[in-house]
Amino acid sequence: MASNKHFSKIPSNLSNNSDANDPPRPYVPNTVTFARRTNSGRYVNYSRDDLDSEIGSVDFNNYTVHMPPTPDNQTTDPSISQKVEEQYVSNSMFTGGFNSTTKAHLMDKRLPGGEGGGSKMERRLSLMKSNNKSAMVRSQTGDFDQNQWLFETSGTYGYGNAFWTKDGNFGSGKDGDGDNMETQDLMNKPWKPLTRKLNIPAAVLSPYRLLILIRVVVLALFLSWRIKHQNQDAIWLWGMSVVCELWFAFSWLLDQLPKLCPVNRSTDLQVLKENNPTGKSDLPGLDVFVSTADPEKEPPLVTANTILSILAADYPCEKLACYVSDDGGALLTFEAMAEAASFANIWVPFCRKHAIEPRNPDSYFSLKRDPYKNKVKPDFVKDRRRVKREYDEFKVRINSLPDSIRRRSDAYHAREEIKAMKMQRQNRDDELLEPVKIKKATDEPLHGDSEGFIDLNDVDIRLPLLVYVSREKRPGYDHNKKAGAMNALVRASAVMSNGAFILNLDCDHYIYNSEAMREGMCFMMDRGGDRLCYVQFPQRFEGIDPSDRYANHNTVFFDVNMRALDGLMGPVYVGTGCLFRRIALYGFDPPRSRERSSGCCGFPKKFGNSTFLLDSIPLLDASTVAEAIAVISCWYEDKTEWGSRIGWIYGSVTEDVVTGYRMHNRGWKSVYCVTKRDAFRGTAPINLTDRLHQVLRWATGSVEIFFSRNNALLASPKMKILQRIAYLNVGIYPFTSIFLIVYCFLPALSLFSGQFIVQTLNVTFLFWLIGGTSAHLAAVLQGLLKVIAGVEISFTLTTKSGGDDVDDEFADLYMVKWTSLMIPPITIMMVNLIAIAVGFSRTIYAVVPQWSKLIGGVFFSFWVLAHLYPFAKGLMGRRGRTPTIVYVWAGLIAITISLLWVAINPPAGNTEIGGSFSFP
Ligand SMILES: O=c1ccn([C@@H]2O[C@H](COP(=O)(O)OP(=O)(O)O[C@H]3O[C@H](CO)[C@@H](O)[C@H](O)[C@H]3O)[C@@H](O)[C@H]2O)c(=O)[nH]1
Ligand SMILES: [Mn+2]
Repeated sequence: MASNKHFSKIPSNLSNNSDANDPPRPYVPNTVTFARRTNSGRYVNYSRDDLDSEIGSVDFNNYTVHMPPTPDNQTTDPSISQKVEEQYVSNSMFTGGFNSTTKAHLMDKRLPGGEGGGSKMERRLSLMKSNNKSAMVRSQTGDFDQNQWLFETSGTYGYGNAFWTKDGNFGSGKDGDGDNMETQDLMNKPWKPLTRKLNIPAAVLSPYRLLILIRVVVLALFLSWRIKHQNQDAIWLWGMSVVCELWFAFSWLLDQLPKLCPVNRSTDLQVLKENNPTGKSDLPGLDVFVSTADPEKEPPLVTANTILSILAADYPCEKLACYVSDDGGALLTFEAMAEAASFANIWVPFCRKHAIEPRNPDSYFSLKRDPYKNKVKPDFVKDRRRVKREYDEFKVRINSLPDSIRRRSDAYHAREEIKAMKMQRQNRDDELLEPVKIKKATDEPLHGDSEGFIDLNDVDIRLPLLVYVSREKRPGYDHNKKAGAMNALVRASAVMSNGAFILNLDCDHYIYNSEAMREGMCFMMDRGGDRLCYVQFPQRFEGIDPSDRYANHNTVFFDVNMRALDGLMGPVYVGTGCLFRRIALYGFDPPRSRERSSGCCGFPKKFGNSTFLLDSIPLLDASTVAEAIAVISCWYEDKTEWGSRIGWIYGSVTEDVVTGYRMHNRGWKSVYCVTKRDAFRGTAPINLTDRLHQVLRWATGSVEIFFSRNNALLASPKMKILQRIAYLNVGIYPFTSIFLIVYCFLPALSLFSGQFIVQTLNVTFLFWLIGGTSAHLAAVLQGLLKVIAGVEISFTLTTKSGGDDVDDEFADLYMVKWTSLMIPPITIMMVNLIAIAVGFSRTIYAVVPQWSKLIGGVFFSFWVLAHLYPFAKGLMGRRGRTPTIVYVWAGLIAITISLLWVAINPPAGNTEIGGSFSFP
């Protein structure tokens, strides 16, 4: 059942099966409030105060769990009603100002007009008042002012698209009340670009292109030679090999062509700061999405560290929201997130106070370099020591979660059975829900005090919003893997914080450079940046073996291919470390695009029926948690365009490539942002099996794309030709495997059949080879000798044919007279033969050390002799004396050298099995 799916990684005794009509009750420490929203919209609270005895030491902050009724209200089905549809966690600290004993309620904070409504809400409401409704009307005709999307507040956001109105002039954006002064100031300043495109210098690029050209020409010549010179004796062998070679050439071309115009880019964070004179909330809203799916394969400690790095990032905290998607629906992950939220209270101010990098505690505390470098505040040592200890305790708490969850569950079970008897008429109601006085979150920094844990007098202690989301999954509904999870987050975040931008990270990819988000924003906010659908950052990895045996770094891809695509329409989306523009995910066309899509009608049909969600699209309406819950239910997407046109696109296990492709196909551009200090870092599979499975999944995804409507051959005219080729290559590369397999078997096939892929080697070619390695080489040497040492070059008189042999006028043809010019070609031949023989004997020795003594010796003597025979024959002349003596000698020399070679270099690892090596 679905419930098993949700709790698949949690011991089964965790789900309370004793009371079928009660909603599920996850077990969390005492200060946590559980609530269920009834059908009438009321909240029923479950206080777990009585469960705290054994975990009294755990200092949880308040958070609230909302468990909605099952979406289709099938509450009579016990198996479904036991399921936790989704859980929301909002740590009260995130909006700042709650004290730790307050029982706060997420709904209370977020409902319009609710006591202590968050600052964001108020802003949005005031915005709604000051904005005319026409914006919304415009949006529903599919043609709205995209600039409105960017900003929730009336603040100023610098130059670039933030200020470009439709006429291309500076404007104060929307409701320019009160901020016109700053806008005016900015307008008077000269325009400074936020980003720069650095073209690769011609000195590098021209030879690079020339090389490609040369290779194309050589390739064409080679292929035409191969096609013209068929092996009539074995057409099948020739045919197979030529087809393979043609495919290799084709796939090489697909790979090369998009690389013709690589670019580099840089950003100017200083300009971004200058453009934000108030220096606080002047960046657009940003929602960070983190996906996790399985607490066993993706340890909650890793995810928790990622979350901490996000919460501590250098971005205005009232503009930042972090959404965790838990596709495993695991209580373990859920509680680990709650622990992380709690630890963030210490960690985030510490990072801000001392400018810590990286802001992932695990990475920070295991840094090899000197932690005191550039640290000037006198209390750094003390603070660091304290935070380190706190972190260690945090880690232990996370590690003990599986156990403590189990214990709490058992205790709960016992208690619940007793209670069930006497509490039939129980009606725990709204008493616990009375709104509490909460200090309002503000736009102003909230400074800490010096009394607490560390001195936070000058440090902003507010934290960004953190939301835990576990979407509903149910048999019969395709959950569409990561893409489905991301789309649930797109909707949930739309009704909660509705950031104009979305940063997507896998749970193991943390923020390594706390300014990374700002770097990305530079591109989005620069002039013309409104045509960017996303900014992709390179994936960088930690913990890979130094030799990178399985190419986990994907260096060529991330440092060559992606930079090259950046010179076309932009890099592909690679699934993590990508900053999206929300409206691009909504399937809109880029601004100023000529053909508008006919997307004017049927908004609800595309986006689903949530009016809150629809209203959030023009960014002008309020949001509620209840709505967020509705939009992540499994049926929400039925008969909508989620996954087909909107959001992450379904239908491929590499949802990333398809999602990016669709945007490029609409004419959006993307940008590759390589920061000096890595923006994000993640982990990669280092064992061969996991790596192969990963490569397999990517290749499968490509094949899925190839056989779908997302095949680049069917791309729209808006896609540039080279970009199209790049996407075609992404879809086609796995097919090379077929040709590779065939080609790898060709040597064996030719040995079995005694045929070769070509009939003969051209005589001209052979003479060219002999001449090239003998006479020409000697000529170079002689010439050099003359120039350097003044050695005169002698004139060797060419022998004139006497033609005295009446029987055979070509008798001379076969006559080989010894000359030192033959030394190089003969050496080449000998060395190659010996190398083959040695290699062969070493292989045999490695496999069957005992037998090889005999077999190896005999076999390779013959091997060498067989190859020497034609040579010896040629050397002695066709009608010369018997060459026996020559090849006996040559054979003996070869064997002696081989023996010496093997004796000096016994094959590794076999010395014990084979003993000392000696031929019979
Ligand atoms: O049903 C699912 C399956 C996966 N995920 C998440 O998707 C991410 C990527 O999965 P992972 O197993 O780590 O795949 P990788 O091969 O390491 O990831 C790369 O390739 C994937 C496409 O195959 C992209 O989705 C990733 O973003 C990209 O980093 C992880 O955060 C998972 O938690 C879900 O949320 N739900
Ligand atoms: Mn991964």
